[in-house]
Amino acid sequence: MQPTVTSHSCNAAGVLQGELQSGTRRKHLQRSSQTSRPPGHLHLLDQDYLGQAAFMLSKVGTWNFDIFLFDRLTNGNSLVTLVIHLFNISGLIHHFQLDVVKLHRFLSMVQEDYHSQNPYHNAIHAADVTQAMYCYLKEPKLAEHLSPLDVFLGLMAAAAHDVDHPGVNQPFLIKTRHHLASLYQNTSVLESHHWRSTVGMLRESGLLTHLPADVTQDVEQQLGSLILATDISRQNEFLLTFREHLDHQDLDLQLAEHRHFILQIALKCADVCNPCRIWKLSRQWSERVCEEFYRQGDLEKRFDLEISPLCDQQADSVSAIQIGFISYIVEPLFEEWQRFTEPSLLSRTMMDHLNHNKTCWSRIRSPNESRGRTSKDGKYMK
Ligand SMILES: Nc1ncnc2c1ncn2[C@@H]1O[C@@H]2COP(=O)(O)O[C@H]2[C@H]1O
Ligand SMILES: [Zn+2]
Repeated sequence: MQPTVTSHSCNAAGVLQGELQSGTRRKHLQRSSQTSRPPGHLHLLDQDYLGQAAFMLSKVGTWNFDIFLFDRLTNGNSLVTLVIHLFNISGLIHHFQLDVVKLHRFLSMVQEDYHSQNPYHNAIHAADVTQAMYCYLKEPKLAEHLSPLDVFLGLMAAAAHDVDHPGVNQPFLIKTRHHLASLYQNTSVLESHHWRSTVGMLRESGLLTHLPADVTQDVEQQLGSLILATDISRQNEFLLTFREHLDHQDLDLQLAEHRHFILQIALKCADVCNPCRIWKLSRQWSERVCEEFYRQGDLEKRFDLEISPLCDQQADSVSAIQIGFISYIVEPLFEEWQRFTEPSLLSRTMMDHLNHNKTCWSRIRSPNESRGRTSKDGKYMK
């Protein structure tokens, strides 16, 4: 459907270009005046916090890992701390002879370019997705086939997949004529921006300059293909291909092409896995994502634009949005992922949490509440 563009939307575009400016240029200016130590206050208890964070890292492969607690313990540096640790224990620093200072610099740039004022699309979400991705890469069905490059790409893509997200969705950028929408011709606008920003930061950090040019080029392309796969509007395309492979049992993980496809699916699972987390964590993600939707709805109201699906706080309750999201996006994807893992202990655990959380949301939801909005064919419409 073509979004309505009113004269207000042009005003909105002007205001929003400012409010939703790409963080990259703004932050690069800030960055030049900063030392390599992340901002924050020193507390007497810092050592205690870091000790607890280190203890949490010793359990980084467990599914009930509390990323919110980890972020507090690391003073808002969950993404940098987590990814350096994962690179280390996965042997990537050694294998690719990475310069740790450059790695730290690259990850700090990525972390900084997430918008901390977004309730959902912020660096904690990126850290959460990366932790989930790590768990998936360790799945017995997958782990033995993965090369160091696959693991490197999987973790990097997860860490950077939403970088500089403005906290509004693609239809909003299109209808307010945001410059990113015209730059990427209204197609995978956000994902293209996340990818190109990542490539910019990779080059600026010099992290890969010691590797042959063809390797660097391959890394940049594969990162693009992984990050672009997180475009939720391409969900059915990936799900159908995945189902077909599983039905025909023709996935051969010796083939780089098939491994890449599974990395795309794993990243997509990691991106929407929050309803599969324990209730205490899952609920927080649900509230955060809906808060972000409602903020977009409030902006749309302010500028007399049509309120996007799921963004109307008066009509779309958190519980209804969750039940719709679980039913149309998460369950179908994780059912196939469970089939792929044959099923693993982790897959079963995730499905148990998913069922439990769905039941919790159904109980919260009052009988006369409106349903989460879906299109005629049942497609989730965010
Ligand atoms: N718990 C959730 N409830 C509703 N939508 C969600 C939830 N988690 C993730 N999403 C949506 O799934 C999308 C995945 O891609 P995005 O990060 O672009 O934006 C995400 C949200 O729009
Ligand atoms: Zn995401």
